[in-house]
Amino acid sequence: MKFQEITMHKVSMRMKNPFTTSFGTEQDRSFVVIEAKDELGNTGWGECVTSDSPLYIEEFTDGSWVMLEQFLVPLALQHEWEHPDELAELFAPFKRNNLAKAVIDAAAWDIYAKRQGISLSEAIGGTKKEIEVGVSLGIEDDMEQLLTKIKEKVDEGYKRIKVKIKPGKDVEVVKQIREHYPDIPLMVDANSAYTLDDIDLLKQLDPYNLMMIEQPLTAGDLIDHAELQKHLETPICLDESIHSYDDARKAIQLGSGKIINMKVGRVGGLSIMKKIHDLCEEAAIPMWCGGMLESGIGRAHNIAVTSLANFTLPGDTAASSRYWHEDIIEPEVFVHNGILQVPSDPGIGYNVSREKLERYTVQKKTFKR
Ligand SMILES: O=C(O)CCC(=O)c1ccccc1C(=O)O
Ligand SMILES: [Mg+2]
Repeated sequence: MKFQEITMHKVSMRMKNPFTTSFGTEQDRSFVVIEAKDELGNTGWGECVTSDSPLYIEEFTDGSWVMLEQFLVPLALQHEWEHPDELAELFAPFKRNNLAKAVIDAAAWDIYAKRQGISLSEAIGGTKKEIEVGVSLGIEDDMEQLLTKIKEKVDEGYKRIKVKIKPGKDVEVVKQIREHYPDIPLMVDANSAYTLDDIDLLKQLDPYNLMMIEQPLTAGDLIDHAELQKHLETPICLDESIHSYDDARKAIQLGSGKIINMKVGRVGGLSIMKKIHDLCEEAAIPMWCGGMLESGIGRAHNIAVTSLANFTLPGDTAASSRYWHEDIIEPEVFVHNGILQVPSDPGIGYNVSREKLERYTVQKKTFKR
């Protein structure tokens, strides 16, 4: 099969609320959506999960536009492929740029599934028909505000609550949450805000029965995390440290953490995701699917990913309405009591609303074979 045509849409959407992490606050999201057509007229979709600034990862929206426009899209258009795995190999000579690589891989997998008349979940080897999801809550200035949001999400039935932390907003925040909610499945995400100098501080989280602490130390680090894990009872979950199969392999070997947050963009696509999934399953490392404040297109891919067997913990794929006044897919992603149905329609299983996509598109470029 081959790509006959690829259109890059730069989409700009404002979230209902600002989202604050240890690295900054975000409300306006611009990102590249890829619409790819094969020679039979099937359409595949992908969302490049960058932010406007390179704060979570080195890639950013305008940079990924250039990476796609100058390198990845032209190369993908030249190639003929039997299986989407070939795209990861095709892109491998280019260093990193995983979020950009992953968006073409995403569209290719959508087409690959649609050509066979099967869901994306089935195409990648997913087995679950419904998945459990949690929600990720940003840092709030005001503790009452955070407790109100937690109450709302607990009442909605989300299966676990993740709270962002940073120095000065950590042990006391967790202590107060636990006073109100002694038993909810609770975890924290530090987004790389600490160092090994903070071992004693981070140990103070141990009594609070957290499911895990996500990415306490530097992005990319495996060594210091292994050292920290020796001192903590709370399991460490790696996010910004895992960019490849080899990163996952080394993290397991070193004991850098006990859980992996999978973001397909961060590892460069679904093909690589699957390899890491199988490795973790073999090594008894539980996984969950992370989020990047996606629109419905990226969210649809995350649902398919979470249907794989070793995604045993609730991820960050909350309902569309948690982020957006209106989403660009139909139907939107709905969550009932923390449970989401995995669609069985071919490909991603959601329709992209042409009208809404156009409304939020600020730049567009089409490449033909
Ligand atoms: O709700 C989501 O999509 C996940 C939110 C989240 O935690 C996050 C959002 C943007 C960048 C990084 C992260 C993260 O998981 O670290
Ligand atoms: Mg994270």
